[in-house]
Order: sequence, then C-alpha cells, then structure tokens
Amino acid sequence: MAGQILSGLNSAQRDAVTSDADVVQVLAPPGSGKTKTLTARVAYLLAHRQLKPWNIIVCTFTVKAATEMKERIRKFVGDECAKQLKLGTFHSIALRYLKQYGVHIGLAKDFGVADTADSKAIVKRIIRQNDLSIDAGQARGRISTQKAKGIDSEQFARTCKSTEQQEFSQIYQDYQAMLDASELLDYDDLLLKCCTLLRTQRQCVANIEALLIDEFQDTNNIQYQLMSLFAQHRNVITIVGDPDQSIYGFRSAEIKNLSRMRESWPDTLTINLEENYRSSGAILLAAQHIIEQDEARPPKKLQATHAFGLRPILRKLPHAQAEAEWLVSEVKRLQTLTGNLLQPSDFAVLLRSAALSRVMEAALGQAGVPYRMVGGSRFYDRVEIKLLLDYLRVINTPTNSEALARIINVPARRVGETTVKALVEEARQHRTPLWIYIKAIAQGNRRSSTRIHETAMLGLRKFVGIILGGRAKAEANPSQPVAVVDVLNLVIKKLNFEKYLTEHYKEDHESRWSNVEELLAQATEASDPARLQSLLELSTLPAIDGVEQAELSTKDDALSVFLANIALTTTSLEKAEADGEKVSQLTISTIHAAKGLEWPVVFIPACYDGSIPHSRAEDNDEERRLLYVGMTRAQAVLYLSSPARNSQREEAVQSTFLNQPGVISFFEEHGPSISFAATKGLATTLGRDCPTQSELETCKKILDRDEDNYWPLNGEAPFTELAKADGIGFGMQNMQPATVFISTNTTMQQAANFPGAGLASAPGFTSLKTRFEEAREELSLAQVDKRAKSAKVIEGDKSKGRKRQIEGQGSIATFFGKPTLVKQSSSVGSLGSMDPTDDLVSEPLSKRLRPPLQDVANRGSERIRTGQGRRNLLQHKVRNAPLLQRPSTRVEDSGAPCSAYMFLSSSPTRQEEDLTAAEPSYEVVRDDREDAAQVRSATTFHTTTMQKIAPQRKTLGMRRSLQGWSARGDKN
Ligand SMILES: Nc1ncnc2c1ncn2[C@@H]1O[C@H](COP(=O)(O)OP(=O)(O)OP(=O)(O)O)[C@@H](O)[C@H]1O
Repeated sequence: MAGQILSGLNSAQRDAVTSDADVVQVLAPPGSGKTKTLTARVAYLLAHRQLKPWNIIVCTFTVKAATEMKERIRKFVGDECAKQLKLGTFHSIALRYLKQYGVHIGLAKDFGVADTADSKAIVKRIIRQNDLSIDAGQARGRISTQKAKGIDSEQFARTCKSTEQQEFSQIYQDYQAMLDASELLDYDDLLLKCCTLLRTQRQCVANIEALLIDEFQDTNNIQYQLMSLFAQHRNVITIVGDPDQSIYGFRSAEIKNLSRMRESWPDTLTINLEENYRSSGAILLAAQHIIEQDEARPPKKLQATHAFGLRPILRKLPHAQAEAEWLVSEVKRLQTLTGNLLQPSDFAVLLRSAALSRVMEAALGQAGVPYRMVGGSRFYDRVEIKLLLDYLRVINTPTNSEALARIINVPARRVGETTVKALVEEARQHRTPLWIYIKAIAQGNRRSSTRIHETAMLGLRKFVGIILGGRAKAEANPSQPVAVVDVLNLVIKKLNFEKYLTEHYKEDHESRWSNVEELLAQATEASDPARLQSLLELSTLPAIDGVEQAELSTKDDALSVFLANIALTTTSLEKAEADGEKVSQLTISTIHAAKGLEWPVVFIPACYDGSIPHSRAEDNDEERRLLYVGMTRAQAVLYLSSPARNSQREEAVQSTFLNQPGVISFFEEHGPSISFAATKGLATTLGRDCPTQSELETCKKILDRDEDNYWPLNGEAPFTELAKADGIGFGMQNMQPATVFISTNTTMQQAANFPGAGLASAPGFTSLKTRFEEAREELSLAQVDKRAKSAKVIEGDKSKGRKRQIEGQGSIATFFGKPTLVKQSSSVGSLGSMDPTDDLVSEPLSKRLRPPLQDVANRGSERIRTGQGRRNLLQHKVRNAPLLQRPSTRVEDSGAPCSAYMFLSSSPTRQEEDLTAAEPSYEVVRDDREDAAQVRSATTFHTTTMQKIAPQRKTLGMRRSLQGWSARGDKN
C-alpha cells in the first residue's frame, strides 16, 4: 500500500509524506504538488501508521477542494475509510463539533446558522433603532474582522476609546445579543465558538491524532487558534502552503501564521518542494520574475520539470472590445491549428474583477464558444442587470406583464406582494394587460376592487411615472433613433440606482455598480447610429413576393433590437443548459476563484493599472501575488493582455507589474506560431497524443488567418480600421468606435469636414495608404537586412519554410523537439539564476530564450520600424501582414515634423468616474457557503450579441481581410 501511495512522488514529496516529525510545514510554489503531497500523507498515516480516520482532521479552504481531496484519498484507502475522516472546511468541521458538544458551552441543541443576508438585516435594524450614523455594511464587515481576530464584543468594548469606536462597539454588542437571543451563530461565530468549546472542553479533541491543513497561507487568526486547539493533545500537524499565493489579506488572512507556527512549535520540520509539475519553463520564468519584484520576499528556488515551451504573451490591444475579440480569435486559432489537441475546456479566462466578464462573454457568445462561469453568475444573470433590463423591457413593451410584475415593487415602493397579486388577478379578470390596468388606477381613471393603501398608491404612481418617463425619453426626438443609453440613464437616475445598490448590497455594491457601468457601456455602443443601422440590416429578411414586410427602422426599433439581442443570447444559454448538453466549455473565473486550479491555456486580460493592481486595493504586494497566482494556473500557454482603453473607454495604462524594467523580455508581443513542432511540444507538456502533421496541415487550411497578426503589436487600431478612414473600400460611418489615428497636418475640424474617402483628397493630407506603403517598405527593407545578419549568425539555418517567425520571437522549433536547445520534461531546468545579458549559444536554454536587456529597452514601435530587434534564435521570416506599427512621428516632405496625430472616435466617450475595476463579486467563498452550485454551466452557441453586428468584425479572426496586403507581404 505504501508503495502505491508513494509512487509518482519525487523525493522531497516522499520525505514530506513519510516524515516522522510531529509538525511539518511543506512550503512550495504553485504546481509543485502540495495538495498531492498532503493527500498522500493522509493516506500514508491511515495505511502505514494505522491511524484511525475518525482521529484525523483535514482542513481545506473550499468545499470543492475538500471534495476533490476526499476523492483522491478514497482511491488509496477505499470509500469506507475515506468517509470517516473529519475532512472539510474549517467552518464545516467547527459546525460538526458545535452540533455535537455545543451544549457544554451553553449553545442550544438546535442552534441555527445566520447567513450573510440575516447578519446584514440584523445590523441594519440595530443602526435604524439607535439612529446611528455608521454605514451598516461597514459595521458588518468590521464585526467580521474583529471576530476573525478572535476579539469578541465584550473584549472590544473594553478596549475602545473614541466615540466612533464606542458607537461601533454598541452595534457589535447588540448584534451579538440579538444572535444569542435568536439562538443563531453567524459564520464567524462557528469558528469563535468552536475555539471557546475546545478551550474549555479540551477532551472533545482528545482523540485527534493528526491534523492536516491545505492552503495554510490563507488562514486567519481565528483559524490559526482553531488549528492549535484541534491539535492540542498530540500536536501532530502537517500544513502545506505558499506565502507567494497569499491573496486573502483583505479577508484578514495572516501570512505571518507560517512563522508564528514555527515559533509555537520550534521543532517544526520545513520541507521545500522546488519542482513545478504544472507549467512550462517559460511560464514559470515569467511568473517568477513578476513575484520577485517584491523585494521583501525571501528568495526561493523554482524548477521547471517541463520543457521551456512557448514564451508567455503580453499583448496590447486598442480597447477592451478588441481585446475580447482578439482573445476569442486566439482560442479558435490555437484550437484549430493544434488539430483539436486543445478543447474549449482547456482554456480559462481569469479576471481580476467580475465586471470585466461582460465584454468577454459577449465576444465568446458572438463566436459561439461555449463557456461557463466559475463561482458566479453570467453577466446578464446578475441581479442588478436583470432588474435594469426588466425596466427597459417594460418601457419598450409595457404589456410585458411578467417583467412588469417583477419590477413593480423593486426597488421597494410599498406596493406589497398582496397588492401586486390582487392587481394581477383583477387585470386578468378584466382581460386587460397589467400595465393598462395599473396605469388607469394610478391616473385615477379606474378604481381597484381591492383597497390600495395610500402609500401603495403613491408607490404605484411613482412606478407608472418611471415607465412613462422612459417611454417619453425613447420617443423624445421622433427624427432621431432612440438612444438606448439615454433611456437606461434615465431609469438609473429615477431609481436612484447607485444609492439603492449601496443600501441593499453593502458588501459588494461597488462591483454591482461596475456591472451597471458595463451595461451602460454596452448601451452606449448600441446607441451608435452606424451600429444600429448594421444591426437592422442584419435583422432584415429578404422580401418575398406577396408577403407584406414590416419595415424596421433605427428610429423606432433601437431599444427592441438591443433587448432582442440580449434575450436571444440568454435564451440560447438557457436552452443549452436545459438540454443538459455536455459540451466542452471554456472557463471564465476570477483569479481568486481559480486558486488551486490549472488549465493548459490561460488568458489574463485587462492587465492595466486600476484593474490589477486594483484601484481600491490596499496592498499592492497582494495584488502582485494575485497576478502570480493567475499566471501560475497555466500549463502550456499563458496570455496577458491590456487594452489602451478599458470598456468604459477610459485610457488604461499597462499594469505597473508588467511595466517594470526587464519584464518584457519574458514575453512575446503576439500569440505563438503553431507549427507541427509547437503542437508536439504542447502535447508533451500536457501528456497528450499529438495529431499527425498531415492532420494539422488539413486543419490549417480551415483558417484564413493562421497567425496572431490582425491587431498591431503597439496596441493601435489595425490597418483595416485605418483603411476605412482612408476610404479604402469602407465608409467612414462604419468605423470602429475605438481610436483611429490619422497622421496628418489637417485639423480635427478638417477631418470632420472630410468624412470617409474625402479625407484622402483633402489638401495637405497624406493618405494613410501611402503612409502604410512607406512604412511597410521601410519595414521590409529593415527586415531583409536583419535576416541577412541573422543568417550569418546561425549558419545553415533551414527555417525558410516556416510560415513566419515574427521578429525577435524565438523559433518554436527551438522550444520543442530540438535536443540542442530544449530540455525535455525529464530534465529539470533551474530558473533561479538567469542573466539576460548572457550569450545566446553558450548559455542554458532559458537564458538563450531571452533577449539582451539593451534590446529589450528598444522594443516597441521603434524596434519594429527600424528593424533593430533583439537577437533571434533562428532565422526568422517576416510576418506577412499587417503587424505594422503605425508610422511614428515622421518628417513630412516639407521637412516639418508631422506630430499632429488625429484622434477620431465614432462614438462618444463617457465621462463617468472609473468604476470598471470592481471587487470580485463572485470570488470563492472559502467556507461552507460555497457549493457546487457556484460552478455554473453557461454553454453558449449564440451569435446574436451586439458585437456581431459591428461591420469591422467581418475582418476579424478567421477571415483574411487584406488579401492584397497579405499577398504582397508574402513576397518579402
Ligand atoms: N511528483 C509529481 N510527478 C508528476 N506530477 C506531479 C507530481 N506532483 C504533482 N504533480 C502534478 O502537478 C500538478 C499540480 O499539483 P498540485 O495541484 O498538487 O500542486 P499545488 O502545489 O497544490 O499547486 P497550487 O499551489 O498552484 O494549488 C497536478 O497536475 C499534479 O498531479
């Protein structure tokens, strides 16, 4: 049995599993097998040391982790034995003890558990009753913080000094008294009371022979105390953790608990695991570089067991929507070019904030990529979004009685449930739509047979007023299309929606408001006349002789079309779910909720300041660790990206963590070329069978664009967008709403006067086409030059046949399958001592794959323009199309520098305060509240989102839009 348990473990892991030490700390970086080791140790203690399962406590951080661990242990020791383990979250184990022994500390036998909503309601009542000025949400949070520190209401009362503290202390005491009177324990109490129990009734845990804890770095003070109390008789403790992955400081997690433990048990044996079994060397190297920016952190070794693999990607995009579309095109490109070696379930999009998912969901939906949300709801399922959409639905179609009944008293306006029921029934009896019926009552044109209280009548009038106001707004200017965003803004204003969210969702109102901001951004897009027109054109069916066709117009139908798209989106999601389809799905998750998980391909979009590090984060080091956790979820391919403008159209600056000197040298600027060798490498890293070369060749033919070369590397708009501005086959009205730069000495005014093709002939205007031709020529000359140099460096290079290798990118062939350059999985490459200035040929692989620092500094547009790239590993081939950087400030023919870049946007920019980056609203709840229901399937096959209608999308991803350019590029 022991042999079976230990097989597949490395020697450090075996040492940890079989150690005779009483107290063992296994400290190790991500993917080094901590959880695997802990699981094996439990099995070992049961099988080899003959401990009884009911005498072992195993604490995990989430229910999911507990379930997975039990499953793994079951495989070693059988179902019966595994079932008897005390295995679960801290909260669930505490609850078991309190249920069984709580009477000893005066707990009622049938005490209840107050959930978050109950707790909030109690605090609110106390504040109202005492007419206090403290914000209820904050007070609830403070109570929880105090409890997490093990400070009860009486202890707090003894120490408080200021009036403000005394006020809070009063709330804390009253709150606790109310819980006690109702025989309720809140989540924090479960831990606190369990501590009290185990302190006073030590014999309750007299049987405990061993205690094991996963994710120890995220334990808080009270959990630490509980640990000591569980183990108080034998003091046999094994913990696994990684200080670099401590990301719950904002929930009072104490990273110091690790050193505290060593002080409490000086004989603690610390075992470090250094080998990473999850990620490719390149991913580890980049992640390591990021985490090492924290200088206070003790240096640690991290060794890759996989080959170097594909260098992670740090991609710049012009705006959030482009970022989402690029992401989807990369998913499809990778999936197709690897011959379906990668399935959608192999991809994860990890977000700093839940609100960021809206743009991603829309793009995935549009492309028909099935996805699921981990630990949260899809965007349109979020309460605040559903509510606002219901208002828009009723404004658009007041006879939608279903939606009307849902919102008539939300936010609460004293139209109680009984009144609503009565009104619905009366309307039904009179065969009148509910709206017509209540409007008549509210306007005094009809009397209800049920008595409606005066306050309810006021509420009803208010509601009718909002709907009528919305309708009036929608019809305000009969000659203009309905501006969906104006109607939505009106509803938000009339409902005083931000205040409503603040009052009703104390703990996460900011992230909910961010969702509202996202919906506003979407409504803004939908209000753009050009987009509306295209949408209507797409909706219009061909005329059929003899069948009368209603004519749709942007003027009257904007709101309907907006809502219909959302409805179709959600309906297809629900249908797929209802059909119980088991489809491979991409995962969208917050980084917090992704902890402990892994995927072959990981995207971390929105890497800009304000998002990560988060604008409201108090601890930047914790934000960096969060990025590190996200990056180390990736096994084979890691994409980081940042838009120049976020979804609110505000300027976004790439994350400070990624802007540090040297960081760029760990990343590619674009997605990888997927050659046969690259696919073989991916298959090796993932332990999968590789499709044959001919299968891959067939797959390749499906794609028009087999490289990540649509969006320029510098984060500006693609050439196609510029071409539109230049009138090359596109009308100005079809322009991307994003930024469009036009190098010209015309003024903004002139540009406005010369829409579309007119620009090209405006006096003094240098055609974009001309500029790009010039720039392209410059580029190709520089690259021909560079290829010649590179050919000298690496004699006999045979890579000419490769599709393209973007300048500066290490050859994929060098990453996989070439013994001289690649360490295969059997060889372990240390990542500890890389010097980026070392020479290419004589140094270890990981050094060779990094550019020299001086070149790194030169990267970006200048490098591409002049062709001075970092050293290439093998001969490269210039990319075939339009990865051109836009010409930077140039000297005009006249000799005068042309610095007056025009900045045009076809849709208005919004002025609102930055609320994009919200606290994650669906992070994993690390206690018993989390359950399987938090992983929601969201299979999508829809292609009906607003994005689909955007004309410029026709050029995206799989379709080649600039055949002429590509063809010419190929000749280079
Ligand atoms: N000795 C080993 N040989 C091969 N694979 C291993 C070994 N140890 C762990 N692994 C694999 O490495 C991956 C990561 O393991 P595990 O989840 O236990 O790591 P972890 O240290 O807990 O990671 P994290 O801290 O990121 O949650 C898993 O796929 C696991 O099966």
